[in-house]
This record gives sequence, C-alpha cells and structure tokens, in this order.
Amino acid sequence: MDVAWMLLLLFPLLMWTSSTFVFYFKKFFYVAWMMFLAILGIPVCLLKSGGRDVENMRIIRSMVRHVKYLFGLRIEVSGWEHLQTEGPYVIISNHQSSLDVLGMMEILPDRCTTIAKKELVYAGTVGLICWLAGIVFINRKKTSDAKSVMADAAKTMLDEQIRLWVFPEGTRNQNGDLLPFKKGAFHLAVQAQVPIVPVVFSSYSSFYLRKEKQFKSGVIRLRILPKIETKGLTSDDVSCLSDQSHSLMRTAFLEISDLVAKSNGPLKH
Ligand SMILES: CCCCCC/C=C\CCCCCCCCCC(=O)SCCNC(=O)CCNC(=O)[C@H](O)C(C)(C)COP(=O)(O)OP(=O)(O)OC[C@H]1O[C@@H](n2cnc3c(N)ncnc32)[C@H](O)[C@@H]1OP(=O)(O)O
Ligand SMILES: CCCCCCCC/C=C\CCCCCCCC(=O)OC[C@@H](O)COP(=O)(O)O
Repeated sequence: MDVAWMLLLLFPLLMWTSSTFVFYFKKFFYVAWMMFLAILGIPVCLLKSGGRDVENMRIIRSMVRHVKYLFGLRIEVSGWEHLQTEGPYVIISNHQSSLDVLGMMEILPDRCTTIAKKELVYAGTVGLICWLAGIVFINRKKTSDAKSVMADAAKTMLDEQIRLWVFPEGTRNQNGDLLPFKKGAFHLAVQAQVPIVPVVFSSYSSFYLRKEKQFKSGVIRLRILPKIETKGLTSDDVSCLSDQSHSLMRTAFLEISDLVAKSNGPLKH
C-alpha cells in the first residue's frame, strides 16, 4: 500500500521531469543540429556563389527541409498560388519561435531573404550562413539606423529582384494572439512599390510551450494569403496598410490555430 502511494505521488513528478527533460533535449538538439548543418552548408555556399548572395538561401532551404521530421512536425500549407507572383515582394508573417525557420524553409520562394535582428549574426555558424544568404541585419534599438538599412533594402530589392521576409511583430511572441505590428515592413513595401504577401503560422501552443517547457510532435498550418498591392500608396497610407494586414492575419491566425488545436488535442497531460 505504501509503495502504491509513493508511486502515485512520484508519478506526476516523473511526468514533469520527463517532459521538461524532453523539452530541453529537443531545444538543445535543434540548435546543435542547425549549427552542424551550417558547418556543412557554409563551404557549399562559398563554392557555389563565392560569398554573400541571396542564391545561398536555396542551399539553406534544401538542407533544412528534413528537420521537421526529426521533431515529428507536420507542416500543412495552403494558398501556394498566392506566392506565384513575378518579381519582388515583401512577405510578412507572425513570429513565435526559432522553429518558424522550419515553416519558412517549406515555402521560401526563390531569391527571398529576410530581415533579422543584428544579434543573429553572432550566432556562430548559423550567424555566418545567415550572412552568406544575404540576411539584412537591423539594430532594433536604433530606429534611425534600422530605417536607413531598410530604405537601402528597398532599393536593393528592385535592383537585384529580391524578395524580403519580415516579421512585423518585431520579436518572438507566443501569447495566443498577434502583437501590434511595427511599421518597417510596410514602409519597405511602399518605398519599393511592391506587393505584400501575408503568411500566417498557426499557434504552436498545442505542441510547443516555451514557458511550460513542453515540446511534443504536432502540426503546423501555414496559410498564404492573397497579396496586397501597394502601387500608388505613400507613407501616409502605411498605418492603414499595417492595420489592414494585421486584421487579415489575425483572423487567419485564430482560424487555423483553432483547427490545429482540434486535430492535435490539448497539450497538457
Ligand atoms: C544549412 C543549414 C543552416 C541552418 C541555419 C538556418 C538558419 C537560418 C536560415 C534563415 C532564417 C533566418 C530567420 C531569422 C528570423 C529572425 C527574425 C527576427 O530577427 S525578428 C526581429 C527583427 N525584425 C524586425 O524587427 C522587423 C520588424 N520591425 C520593424 O519593422 C520596425 O519598424 C523597425 C525595427 C524598423 C523600427 O522599430 P520601432 O522604432 O520600434 O518601430 P515603429 O514603431 O514601427 O517605428 C517608429 C516610427 O518610425 C517609422 N518607420 C519605421 N520604419 C520606417 C522606414 N523604413 N521608413 C520610414 N519610417 C519608418 C514608423 O512609421 C514610426 O513612425 P510613426 O510616425 O509612428 O508612424
Ligand atoms: C556562439 C553560439 C551562439 C549560439 C546561438 C544559437 C543560435 C540559434 C541556432 C539555431 C537556430 C536556427 C534558427 C535560427 C534563426 C532563428 C532566429 C530567431 O528566431 O531569432 C529570434 C528573433 O527573431 C527575435 O528575437 P527576440 O524574441 O526579440 O529575442
């Protein structure tokens, strides 16, 4: 009887420690695996393009596609047709975690790179391969610097026919909703007079919770929304454009997250 009671008391503790252990193990493995892939990818990038070039994103894309299987993640994409747009455009998406890279690499169009915080360039081999793939680094603490880097990026987009992926929330967010959008992505699209393609990742809360230290297998839904034209718009229209995009993406986020929650079931044991 005593043993039974002890087991009963120990069981939740064991469950807790095992799921916490799995969480840290998977996190560590994710970072280590990406670092390792980058070690393999760097020489390939250098051999193929000789330096910093957006074409290197193709190499990253092909090298990262298998990673979802290692974590038991299934990625379901809808709205592919909205990426079939000629020439440059700005992709905007919500940002929950570094796991977003997996969904990103699933749909990344050719000649598309991204805007990231400058700290990422110091992330060892991952930082180096990000630099080689033409990632545009911004200093979020210095708005004036960030703005001028993004204005240059608007020119480069047109000169070199490049697409840019921006996370308009400006930081990772797992609060079950979208954060208000920063304006940079919309200024960028208006300055370059290129369309915006919104992409929405469903909530990860049914398989990955950072605070609760849970990381299971599960499903990520990605919905690509119809493009939003910016031809003829000026900086006066940026707030309106941002609000419109936020509202469309929020509706899609709540809808696909609900579908995923129903198919995945609740995370908590
Ligand atoms: C081979 C294997 C390899 C394995 C490894 C693989 C690894 C990787 C592969 C690649 C994947 C990499 C993925 C990287 C993900 C990284 C994600 C991030 O780092 S997210 C964080 C960085 N991104 C952003 O911050 C972008 C969004 N932020 C913005 O756009 C911001 O607006 C800003 C940073 C430009 C400015 O910030 P802030 O001052 O806080 O923002 P606002 O309130 O929006 O702006 C203040 C006013 O300034 C005006 N404004 C903004 N931008 C501009 C502009 N470009 N031009 C003119 N004016 C601008 C804005 O309108 C505001 O004024 P107001 O009068 O209030 O309107
Ligand atoms: C020298 C060792 C340094 C180790 C650093 C580990 C680097 C990460 C390694 C592997 C992960 C691969 C995917 C990397 C791309 C994801 C980057 C990312 O998601 O950055 C967070 C940023 O968007 C928002 O940051 P904040 O939430 O504002 O903070």
